[in-house]
This record gives sequence, C-alpha cells and structure tokens, in this order.
Amino acid sequence: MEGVDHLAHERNRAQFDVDEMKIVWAGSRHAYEVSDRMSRLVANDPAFRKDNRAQLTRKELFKNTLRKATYAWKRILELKLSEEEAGRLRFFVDEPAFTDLHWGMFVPFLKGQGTEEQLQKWLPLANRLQIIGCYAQTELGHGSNVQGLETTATFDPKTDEFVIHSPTLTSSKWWPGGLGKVSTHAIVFSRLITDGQDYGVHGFLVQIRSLNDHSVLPGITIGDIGMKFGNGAYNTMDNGVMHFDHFRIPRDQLLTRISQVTREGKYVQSDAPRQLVYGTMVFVRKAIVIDASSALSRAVCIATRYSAVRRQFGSQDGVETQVINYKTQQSRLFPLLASAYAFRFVGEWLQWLYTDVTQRLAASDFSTLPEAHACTAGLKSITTAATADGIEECRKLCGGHGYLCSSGLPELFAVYVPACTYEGDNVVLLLQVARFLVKTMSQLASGKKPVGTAAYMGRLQHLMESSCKVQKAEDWLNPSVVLEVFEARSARMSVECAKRLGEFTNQEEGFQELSPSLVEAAAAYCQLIIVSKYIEKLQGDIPGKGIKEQLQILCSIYALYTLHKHKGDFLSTSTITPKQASLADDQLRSLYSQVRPNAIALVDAFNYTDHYLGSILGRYDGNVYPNLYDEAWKDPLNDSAIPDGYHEYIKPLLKQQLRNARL
Ligand SMILES: CCCCCCCC/C=C\CCCCCCCCCCCCCC(=O)SCCNC(=O)CCNC(=O)[C@H](O)C(C)(C)COP(=O)(O)OP(=O)(O)OC[C@H]1O[C@@H](n2cnc3c(N)ncnc32)[C@H](O)[C@@H]1OP(=O)(O)O
Ligand SMILES: Cc1cc2nc3c(=O)[nH]c(=O)nc-3n(C[C@H](O)[C@H](O)[C@H](O)COP(=O)(O)OP(=O)(O)OC[C@H]3O[C@@H](n4cnc5c(N)ncnc54)[C@H](O)[C@@H]3O)c2cc1C
Repeated sequence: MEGVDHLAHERNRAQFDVDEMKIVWAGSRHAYEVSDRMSRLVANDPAFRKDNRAQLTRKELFKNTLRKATYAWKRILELKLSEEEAGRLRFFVDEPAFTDLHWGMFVPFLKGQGTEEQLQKWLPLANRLQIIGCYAQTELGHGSNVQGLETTATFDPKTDEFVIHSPTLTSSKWWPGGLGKVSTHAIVFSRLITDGQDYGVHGFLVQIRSLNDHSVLPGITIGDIGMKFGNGAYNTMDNGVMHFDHFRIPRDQLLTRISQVTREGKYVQSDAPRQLVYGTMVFVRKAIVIDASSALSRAVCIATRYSAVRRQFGSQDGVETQVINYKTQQSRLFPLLASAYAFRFVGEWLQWLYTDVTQRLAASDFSTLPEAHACTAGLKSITTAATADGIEECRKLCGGHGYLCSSGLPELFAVYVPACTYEGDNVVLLLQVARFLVKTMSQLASGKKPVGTAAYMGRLQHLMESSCKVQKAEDWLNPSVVLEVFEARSARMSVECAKRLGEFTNQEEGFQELSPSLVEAAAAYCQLIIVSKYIEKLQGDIPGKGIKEQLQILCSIYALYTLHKHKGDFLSTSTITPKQASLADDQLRSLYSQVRPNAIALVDAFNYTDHYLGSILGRYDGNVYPNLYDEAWKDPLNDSAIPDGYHEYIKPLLKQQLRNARL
C-alpha cells in the first residue's frame, strides 16, 4: 500500500479548482510560487529533518537548532534568496530559533527607531548577521506593564555615556528569546534618566557579548531561564535572563528617532507621540495574526485528512463509516477550517492597515495609530486564543492517535500556546481595545465622526433600534443581514458598557470593575472586524472554478458558528430572537454538508508538504496505519526487548511478588 493515495477518492469529489485556491490562500500567484519553492527546498534537504526533536535532550536540541539556523543562513546566501524568500525558508524550517527575534524584532526595532546615522552604522552588520540581536523588554517583575519596567539608563555627562543598571532582582530582563546563549546585542528597554529626571521607558542598543570569544561582557550577567512547556517545542529557543551592574554604553546608542539626549544631558522630544516606541509590537502583533492562520490550518489539515482515513462503527456494506461523516465531527472541525480562512483574510487586511499607518506616520499623520493599535492588539488576542483552542480540538478530533508525538499535534500545541501570552497577554490586549471603544463612544458625544473599523458606530441610533430580518434559515446567507447583526451586537455591548461606566464617579475604578464585560465587548468588536473583512474580500474579484462559492460557504460558517458560540451575547442584547438563533443552527448544519465533499481539497489548498506538517496522521497520501506502526518501532525504548532497568527494578519486584504469593 506504500505510496497509494488513500485520499484520491476524496480529492476527486472536490467541486472547485484546488490550484486556484492555493493562490488565494497564499495571497497572490507570486506569494504562492515563493512559498511552494521554499517549502520544497526545505522538505528535500535532509539537514532540515525534524522528526527526532521530541527525543533530544535540551542541549542536543539547542545545538541542533543552532546547526539548522546557521545552515539555513548559508543556503540563503548561496542561493542569493530575497528577503521574502528567506522569510519563507525560515518559516518552513519550522523550528523556533534566535533568528526569529533577530529578524522579527531586533532589525524592525532598529529600522523603526534608529536615525539615518544609527542605521548606517548598525543595519549592515545586522543584515549580514555580523551581530545577532534580541529584544529585551520584559523583566522578571513586569511584562504587561511596560511603564513599570525598572532597568535604568542614567546619562553621565562627564563621560557622554548611559549607565545601564538593574537596581533590583525584579528588574532583571527575563524571557527575551535568543538572549540566553546566542545574541551579541540587545535592544534593552530602560528608563531614561538625565539631570535627575525620569523620562520613562526607551530602547537602547547594547552590546552584551564579545564579538571575539562570545564571552558575556563585564558588568552583565546572562543565562537561560530554563525548560519550558512541552518536550522539544519552544525549548529550541534560549529565552534568557540578564542583569546589569552599572554597564556603560555611548550616548549614541539610545535609539533616537523619537527623542534625544544632547551632549549636555538635555532631553529633547520630537513631535511624534511617545507610543511610537511600541511600534515593533504593532508590527509583530500583525504578523502573529497571519501566523495564527498558518498554525490553525496546519492542525486542521492533519485532523481533516485523518478524519477521512479513520473509520469507526456503522458497517452496513462491510465498510465502516469515515469519522468525518459524523455530524458532530463536522460541527467541531469545519468551523476551525472556516476560521483558518477567516484569519488568513483578516491578516491580509491587517497587513494593508499596517502599511497604511506606516506611510501616514512617515508623513507625520498620527491619526490612525490608535485604531491600528486596537486592531492589531485585539485581532492578535482573538486569533491566537482561537488557534490555541483549535489545535487542542484537532488533537481530540484525532482520538487517541492525536496524543502521539508522531501526530504532530502535541508539539504544535506546545510551540503555539505561548502566543496567547507573548507580544501582550491576550486579556491585557483586549482591555486596550476596550479603552479604544470607550474613547470612541465618548468622542461620539462630542460630535467626532468615527472612521475605519469603528465607522459603524456612526450609525449607532439605527443599530440600537434595528431588528434582525431573518425569517428562514437561508436568510442567514445574506451578507448584509449577517454584517448588521454583528454590528448591532458589538454596538449594543459597547453602549451597555459605556452606560454602566457612566454610573461611576471614578472612571478608572469603573473600568476595573466592569473589565470582564469590557473584554467581551472588545471581543465582539474584533469578531465583527473578522466577519466584515471576510465579506469585503468576497466582494472583490475572485477568479477560478468554484472558488468564490467555497469561500462564501466558509465565510457563512465562520459567522454563524461565531454567532452560535456567543449566542448569549446576541440574545441578551436582543439582536436576534431565539427562533432566529435556531434558524442559524439549521443553516450551519446545511453548510457543513456542503463543505463535506470539498473538505480534503480545502486543506490541500494550504499546500503544506509532509515535512512541514510533521504528522503521520496528516500525510498527503493518507497512508496512516503502516507508517504509524513503523514509527512506533523507532522509539528508543524499542531498541531492546528487555528494557534498561529490568534487572534493577522489574526483576526484584516480580521476585518479591512471587515470594509473597508463596508465603
Ligand atoms: C520567518 C521568521 C519568523 C520570525 C518570527 C519573529 C518574531 C515575530 C515576528 C513575526 C511573527 C511571525 C509569527 C510569530 C512566530 C512566533 C515567534 C515568537 C516570537 C515571540 C516574540 C515575543 C516577543 C515579546 O513578547 S516582546 C514583549 C512584548 N510585550 C508586550 O507586548 C507588553 C504588553 N504591554 C503593552 O503593550 C503596553 O504596555 C500596554 C498596551 C498594556 C499599555 O499599557 P499602559 O496603558 O500602561 O500604557 P502606556 O501608558 O504606556 O500607554 C497608553 C497609551 O498608549 C497607547 N498604546 C499602547 N500601546 C500602543 C501601541 N503598541 N501602539 C500605539 N499606541 C499604543 C494606548 O492606547 C494609550 O493611548 P491613550 O490614547 O489611551 O493614552
Ligand atoms: C515564549 C515566550 C517568549 C517571549 N519572548 C519575549 C521576548 O523575546 N522579549 C521580551 O521582552 N519578552 C518576551 N516574552 C515576555 C512576554 O511578552 C510577556 O510574558 C507578556 O507580555 C505577558 O506579560 P507578563 O508575563 O508580565 O504577564 P502578567 O501581566 O504578569 O500576566 C499574569 C496575569 O495577569 C493578568 N493581568 C495583568 N495585567 C492585567 C490588567 N491590567 N488587568 C487585568 N488582568 C491583568 C493577565 O491577564 C494574566 O492572566 C516572552 C514570553 C513567552 C511566554
């Protein structure tokens, strides 16, 4: 059976052109071609093998990651890959490494905050990996509360230097990836103090290790923070701890696009808002949304293929039922499939928003920064939470075999789940969205017209009074009906929060008290964005046989499943009636039946190689059982029939039992 395509029958049932869908998924033909080429390059190179990760010790794992990351860099140079190609190559290598933080945070921070002079000095070194950088913001005592960071950078006018110091144990930098063992440089967030005054947190470029022998520079203490969740998984990364003892850096290593300190020690701020120092976080949060669609689609691909291969019960004609045909399986799996597509499209839109805000900032237009912050923070929160839960659901959808490392799902979950925490704890980020909504509501009262994703608030009166027009199940397929109920639910939840906030004399106290409801209102706003951006996508030109139809089905599933899951919100705000909620469920069931014949082709459209999936259950050819069986024998425990420890433990135990029985 080796090499037989067990899923061929499923693929023949598809009602759309899967090759065209691959292009939609990738974002463009060009993006598809780059991804396709890079994924194959990685898959066909034995140096990128990854099936042994769970068996390695931490030290072996880490060294192996260093080998792969440096080998990847060598290939990037040899093949003269573009920045885009290099990024995709690293993505398909699929192993968290110091390079993630170097390219993902250190270089973007440098580009965003450095002056021309600073860029000329540092960027070429960073771009050639002659220095390796990390992003050292979080401390032992503070992560979410960036303004609470304790590391100090005190200007010394006598020597024209900043003195970086960790005044307490809790001010030790803690968590930065790549810091523990690899980085030579770090962006260190510290409180800028000059002339006795504290000007708050700023980014400084600090060399932390010797470029000759990699020793940690005198005055700095650095180490790895220890093993993290799961075997293998994120333990390929050297998340680090760093403590400074009056360590000196030249004044020109304050990254000074936003503010400067003169030779005399005078603090000079530009016109730009100080929040621009958080710009790299906006950049990364945006990238994390696209990454959520990648991680979720990967889990869904595994669970969908395996659900078509796996059979249990119902043997009428001698063949048991494929578990994918069970309605419960479909009602758990297909919303995740739809979410993967929805997150992809909202990620594409977020990329547009980010580019737009960046261009505006370059022209000193800061007006859309609050919305960009709210959208990136909120969507990062909603998509990572749904993806982490979704991966775990996919594991359960694969039954017992999903719990094996060879399913690929345990490691995917362990690597992915910190996304709910890093780059901003998800609840903390939703509270930021809530603040944005409260502010938007209060500005309405003063006549300010809401724009962008908040424009619907301009129709507040209508949304407060409107009633849902759905009378039969198919009415739920009408995008304008769906959009309006999501808008009305979001508006009503925000208005309710604003009303209750108004009952507090102290607004901040009210905000704290009502924060659980505010987080729910923020989530409703983000779900509205996801639904509305998907609907907008469908209004564009989408060529290819059957593509638009499939995407419409998935869009309706995402919206109606979200409605089903948050039925309480929609009912308690009287946005829909119980009868309309029940009609939405009827429509959802019918949509699942429409997805069923296309399910395998819809996950094939992700175009993942077997190497990237890293899952026997998700193999393209569906030949699961022989491979699962063979894989078991490769476990080191099976090297010998009699295990190590038999003579020490099992034999004496059995003898003891035998003796006891004889007595
Ligand atoms: C192929 C290569 C792969 C590369 C991978 C590279 C890494 C990532 C790159 C791409 C991602 C790809 C996919 C990822 C794969 C996995 C990679 C894993 C990498 C892990 C990286 C993790 C790194 C980190 O975690 S770094 C540390 C991040 N820390 C945080 O996020 C802290 C969270 N806290 C905050 O952000 C803030 O402090 C706050 C938002 C909670 C604000 O608190 P506050 O109210 O006290 O704030 P302030 O007083 O300072 O300000 C209030 C004021 O400012 C506005 N505001 C706040 N934040 C922003 C912002 N970011 N932008 C704009 N404005 C902002 C806020 O709204 C207030 O405004 P007002 O008008 O109301 O005053
Ligand atoms: C794998 C991983 C990689 C990381 N990489 C880096 C890196 O490269 N560089 C870096 O600088 N940092 C990094 N971090 C740190 C990360 O950014 C922080 O852990 C994250 O921002 C959360 O902050 P915290 O740990 O302080 O959580 P806390 O804020 O202590 O959260 C604890 C709990 O308190 C709640 N909470 C906190 N504040 C509030 C509030 N105001 N209202 C209500 N609830 C609240 C949270 O919801 C949470 O439930 C990494 C973290 C991880 C897990």
